[in-house]
Amino acid sequence: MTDIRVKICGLSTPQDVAAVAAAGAAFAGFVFFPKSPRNVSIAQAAALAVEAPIGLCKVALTVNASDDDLDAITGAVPLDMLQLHGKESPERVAEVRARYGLPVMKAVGIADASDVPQIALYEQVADQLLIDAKPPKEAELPGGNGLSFDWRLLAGRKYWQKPWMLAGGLTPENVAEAIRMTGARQVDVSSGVESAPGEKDSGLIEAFTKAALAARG
Ligand SMILES: O=C(O)c1ccccc1N[C@@H]1O[C@H](COP(=O)(O)O)[C@@H](O)[C@H]1O
Repeated sequence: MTDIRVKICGLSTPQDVAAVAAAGAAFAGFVFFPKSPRNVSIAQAAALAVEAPIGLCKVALTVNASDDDLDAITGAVPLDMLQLHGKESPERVAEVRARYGLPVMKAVGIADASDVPQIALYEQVADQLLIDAKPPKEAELPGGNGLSFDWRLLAGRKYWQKPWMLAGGLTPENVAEAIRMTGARQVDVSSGVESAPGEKDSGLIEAFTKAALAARG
């Protein structure tokens, strides 16, 4: 049985990064999307990433970012992974991967069974897959909405060719059940470890990570 790996997304203070590392999470996510309450500037993310403990995988989340945006982010922030959370095509994912030489995690939104085949479109081009709830049509954000999808849609589908991460509406209370139902070995959370939009809570980060690491799929 492989260990569960946890990603905490939307960090914006040194205290957030310290809480994530102390809890034993594997990934720390920084959001570069101005509409998000978790948006960080490049300078802010650079300062956080430079001080992050060795071994913590530092992930930049972007949404339909241009080369200019990615050039600026990757040029200033020491990163270990790029998370593409918009409508990037498989061709764009391959292009980003080749241009920046960083592993790329592509998010795919799921609302119902008809969305599940989308995941396979990215198997060949991404290093990781992130399976999230599809945002409602009127949503401002393409993720980070605290919404989950029907986890039964993933039951028995552990075998994509790339590592995958489950996201969407996870909380300290439901993450063990989500892992059990889907067989996920990696989980990602943002809203579920906040006391208010954009404000991470170190107690919830610890509780979430503890519940995930103790869970068995
Ligand atoms: O967190 C955000 O603000 C965000 C903004 C734009 C795209 C994605 C975002 N977050 C990602 O969304 C999922 C689920 O988040 P939640 O736990 O339901 O709040 C997760 O992968 C975040 O990385």
